[in-house]
Amino acid sequence: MIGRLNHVAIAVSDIDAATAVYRDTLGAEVSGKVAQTEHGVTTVFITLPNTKIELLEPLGENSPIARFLDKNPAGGIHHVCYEVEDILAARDQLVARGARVLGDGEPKIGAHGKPVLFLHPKDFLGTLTELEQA
Ligand SMILES: CC[C@@H](C(=O)O)C(=O)SCCNC(=O)CCNC(=O)[C@H](O)C(C)(C)COP(=O)(O)OP(=O)(O)OC[C@H]1O[C@@H](n2cnc3c(N)ncnc32)[C@H](O)[C@@H]1OP(=O)(O)O
Ligand SMILES: [Co+2]
Repeated sequence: MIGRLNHVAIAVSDIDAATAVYRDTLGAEVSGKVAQTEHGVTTVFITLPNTKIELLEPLGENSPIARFLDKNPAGGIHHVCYEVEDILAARDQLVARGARVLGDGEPKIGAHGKPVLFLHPKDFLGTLTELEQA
């Protein structure tokens, strides 16, 4: 069902400082900052030859990454994102196999303008898993 690794997301408390680490220390190509108001995060994408890194900083009072950063104040890997051909078919198969889809179960438009869904970390080896329609 799953295809390419679209991105690995890292939650950080200071996205400017985190971007500088990737740009200046690691010499990577970094995007500008984008406020993703529907998702309660600000993002920066790092382009690598084979995938992307998504830096996430909390945005607003109800950010879904706030508690994660409370528990991991230095930041840390927050989720992985796999591409799927048909996100509704993937969701329905996963639910039939016992996986929990987060939120209301309906895809939202993600950072790349494509539908995304999140799967509960407890169902995937302690790893929050995002699906993005290819
Ligand atoms: C920019 C758009 C998009 C894209 O296109 O790329 C994005 O990436 S948006 C990214 C931010 N959005 C989301 O993460 C949405 C989905 N996430 C959620 O709904 C919540 O974060 C969550 C997964 C339900 C957790 O919410 P939280 O408030 O932290 O709840 P709990 O503290 O009760 O956590 C329950 C349980 O799960 C463990 N947990 C939480 N987050 C993670 C994580 N990232 N990875 C692994 N495990 C996680 C948490 O520790 C709790 O475990 P126990 O303590 O053992 O109960
Ligand atoms: Co993501």
